[in-house]
Amino acid sequence: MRVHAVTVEVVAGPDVGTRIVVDRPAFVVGTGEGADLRLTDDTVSRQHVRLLLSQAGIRVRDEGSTNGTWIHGIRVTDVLLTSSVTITLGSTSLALHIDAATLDLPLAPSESFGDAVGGSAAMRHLFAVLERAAPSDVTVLIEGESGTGKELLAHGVHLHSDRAGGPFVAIDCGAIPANLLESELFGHERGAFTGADRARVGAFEQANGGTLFLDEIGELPIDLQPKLLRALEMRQIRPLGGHGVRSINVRIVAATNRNLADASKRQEFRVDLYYRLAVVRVTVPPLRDRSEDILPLATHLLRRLHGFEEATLPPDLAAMLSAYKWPGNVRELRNVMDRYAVLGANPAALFDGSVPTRPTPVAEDLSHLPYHEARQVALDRFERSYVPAVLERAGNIVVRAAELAQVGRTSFHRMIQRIRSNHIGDD
Ligand SMILES: Nc1ncnc2c1ncn2[C@@H]1O[C@H](COP(=O)(O)OP(=O)(O)OP(=O)(O)O)[C@@H](O)[C@H]1O
Repeated sequence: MRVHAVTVEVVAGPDVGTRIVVDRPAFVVGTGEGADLRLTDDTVSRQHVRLLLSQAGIRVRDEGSTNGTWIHGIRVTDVLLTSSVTITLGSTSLALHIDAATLDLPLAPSESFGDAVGGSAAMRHLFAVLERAAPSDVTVLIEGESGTGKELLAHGVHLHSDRAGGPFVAIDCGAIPANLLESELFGHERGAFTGADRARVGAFEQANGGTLFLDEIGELPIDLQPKLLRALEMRQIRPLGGHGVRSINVRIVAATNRNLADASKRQEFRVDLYYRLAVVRVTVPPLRDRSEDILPLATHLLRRLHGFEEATLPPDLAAMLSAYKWPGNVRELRNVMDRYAVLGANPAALFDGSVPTRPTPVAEDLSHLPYHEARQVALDRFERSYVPAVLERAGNIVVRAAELAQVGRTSFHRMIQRIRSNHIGDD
């Protein structure tokens, strides 16, 4: 994908002079270990603001920071910038230079990876990184909120590797009681502990020749961490109650919804194990950061889960899906589509959280506003219901939707961008 190159320059604050090129679709600025631009200003939050590159410009999204993100004295939560501007976070000011030159972000040509689908730039960038990492045996760490598809992506890594013919074994380190986890992972000999009346093969051995997916790795008890590190480094395990070691040939993919780098700084997670796991580290963006994926994913889930090959989304449901914030990410979207397939279209009954705002009718009284403002509000509302409905009618293909609406593709894209930035700031 060709996007305008964006350079961030610290022009005020303790890190003044620092300059960095934004080289990925999603770029975090903050003081936390995981930030792509790490500042030392203690009035800046750990994950303060997210910069999202797109062909339309750069989107600046405050990540719920304590002191806010400001542009020309106005606090902003989510804006799309199309020209260079200075933003202020705490006592730091950052000049965002949108260069005339363009940058080629590596994007996978495909809009899927294994069973995971996603046409947004952020997902295709992620697919490109995983495609490159998959054929080697390197350990991959997948970070991301719950329900973003980490396990599906881990399975995709397995499918894209030479181990695809071998087993894929998943262990949820957060769901197994700490006293049983060691035996789950490494196995035990008969009589290893009270109740161990027969030997048990652990996940490492079950995954031999294949991939072991360690979910919620951040929950791994601290006393088990050196044992895992040893297994990764020596490629050997020692079952509980056993005397000898056993060789293993396993590729590890781990996932976490915590920031492991920060946890290791707080000494809740061993630093050496973190580096051993994060040879390749990727972060899956939450669904709210890739709203262009919502409708294609919803259609995909509906078709795949329920075998409705031709299923399409009714316009009012499509509008609600687009307007919702998806705290539970793709898992929640899947639940909604499950319910829709069973209950039919009563959109208000489908959602887990609060019912998303229906697009307000254009006819609502706006007479308290000056004419130009009222006209803009009415137009925004109209586009919010019109654009998803046309998109839906066009099977979510933008070129076709633009034809139906009888406007240029660029104008239609602009409308989509507009409703997206409006939706996010709308709570
Ligand atoms: N990109 C995607 N394409 C298709 N389905 C997806 C995608 N992402 C997630 N899903 C579906 O959403 C559900 C949740 O995904 P998954 O279990 O992989 O998330 P997770 O990040 O591992 O969650 P947790 O952190 O809670 O373990 C699954 O049903 C999965 O199939």
